[in-house]
Formats: sequence, C-alpha cells, structure tokens
Amino acid sequence: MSNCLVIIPTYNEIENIEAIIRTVFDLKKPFHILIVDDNSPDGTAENVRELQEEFADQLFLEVRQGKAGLGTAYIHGFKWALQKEYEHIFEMDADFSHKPSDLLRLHRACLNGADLAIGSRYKKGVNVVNWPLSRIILSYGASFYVRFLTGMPINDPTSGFVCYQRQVLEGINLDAVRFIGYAFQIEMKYRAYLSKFELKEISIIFTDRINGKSKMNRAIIIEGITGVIKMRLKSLFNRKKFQNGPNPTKKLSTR
Ligand SMILES: Nc1nc2c(ncn2[C@@H]2O[C@H](COP(=O)(O)OP(=O)(O)O[C@H]3O[C@H](CO)[C@@H](O)[C@H](O)[C@@H]3O)[C@@H](O)[C@H]2O)c(=O)[nH]1
Repeated sequence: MSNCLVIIPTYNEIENIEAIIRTVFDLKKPFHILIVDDNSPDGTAENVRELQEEFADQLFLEVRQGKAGLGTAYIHGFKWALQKEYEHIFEMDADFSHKPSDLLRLHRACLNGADLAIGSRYKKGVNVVNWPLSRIILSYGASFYVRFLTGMPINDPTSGFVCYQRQVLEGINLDAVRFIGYAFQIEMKYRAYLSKFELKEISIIFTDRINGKSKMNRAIIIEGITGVIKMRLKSLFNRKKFQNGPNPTKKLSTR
C-alpha cells in the first residue's frame, strides 16, 4: 500500500493520459493515481480502464457525469482520498506541464515538515516555457493581485502542482470551497494559510502542453478576478469559516 496519491483531473486528455500514468508509475516512489474524469468525449476514461487491467492496485478512476470544473473534480478526489489511508495527496495536471519527477521534490518538502508544498513557477523569476506572453502576464499578474488582496506570502497562488499533508485536507471544510475553475487553487491555499498550516514553495519549471488543449476560458478568468475580492471580504467578516485549522485528533500517527 502506498501512502501517496496523485490526483489528476482530466477532460479530453486522450493524447496525454497513458503517457502521464506510465511516467508516474516509473518513478522511484510507488505512487498511486486517481483520475477524476468528467466523462470526456474523447475516451480518456476508457483508456484509463484499459490501463487498470495492467495496474490494478495502483490506478483508480472516478468518472463524473459531465464537465463540472477543475475545482469540483479535485474536491471529489480529496474526499475519495480521505476515505483511504493516504498521508500525502498530490494535485497534478495530465498534460506534462508539471514534470512528474518533481512529485518527488514536493514529497520531500512535506516529509521535511511542510504541510502544503507548492510547485512554484514564480519563486525565482518566471519559470514558464512556451506560454504566449499574454498568458504569462495573466498568470503572473494574478499572483500579484492575489498577494495584494490577501496578504498571503505565496508567489504562485494559482499553481496546480501541490502536495498536501492529509491533515490539511482534513482541516479544511471541503464542502465550503466555492471556486470551480483555476481560482480553486487560490482558495485552497488561502484556507490553508488562514488555518496556520505551513506552506512551502518549491521552484519548478512549468512547460506548456505539447498535446491537447488548455481548458482555460473567460468564465475562469472572471471567477478569478471577482472571486478573490469576494473571498477576501468573506474572510474578513467571517474569518472562522475559513479557519478550520489543524485538527489534532485527526492527525495521523507517523508510520
Ligand atoms: N475533471 C476535469 N478536469 C479538468 C477540467 N478542466 C480542466 N481539467 C484538467 O485540469 C488540468 C489542467 O487544465 P489545463 O486546461 O491544462 O490548465 P492550464 O490552462 O494549463 O492551466 C494551468 O495553469 C492554471 C493557472 O495558473 C493552473 O491553475 C492550472 O492548474 C494549470 O496548472 C488538465 O489535466 C485538464 O484536463 C474539468 O472541468 N474537469
């Protein structure tokens, strides 16, 4: 039994899914993988089912009815993981924009005491390869915007490459998480930050996908811009709702 689960949300990732799964299973650490697929029309889930015959005890699949957003896909995955024994739960994109071998670096940071390790594109300059300038400006600008509004000392709050200690997910009220697009990444980090968990950024290089398409759209951008202001105001007026905090009774023993 592995104590590390990598959650990969997928929508139309047929060109990447098999390669990313094989690459993670080839790493030195025995990771498990949970794919949360939103009934992708391109047959991503069927491809995963075929691979489950080869990786029966390591590869899991949850298929939802339709495209319902990256945020709710992760919440679904977190709840699934918390019903099992996993101690470290990772988020990673399916498209190789996050280098699977960096999972080991995020894991090490959590083993060394971080509650939440963030694969950070902006910890040391701008480490993004092959994104158009407009996307870099949007993403980098978003980091300034979030830091300015929330005061959270994180250079890459929208990063989708993360390792959570189990106790962080147990300490956050997952049913209260509101964002469904990429702003979900900001909300999770903000809730963890307000709950006094230790967040640590690990510098990574993010390389834009070669295969398939980004699911970024206007609604995701608008949710990010307006949602962060609402989130900040809510946290000012009702801080307790954001501050579940570490729950010592739920902490796992160090096995
Ligand atoms: N199940 C599910 N998966 C989804 C959905 N939308 C996107 N995904 C999956 O989520 C991952 C990230 O989506 P991309 O569309 O590839 O993201 P990106 O544009 O490259 O965005 C990156 O930058 C964002 C902003 O900095 C990050 O927030 C995001 O996590 C990612 O790293 C991919 O595995 C994609 O299939 C959805 O509605 N449902």
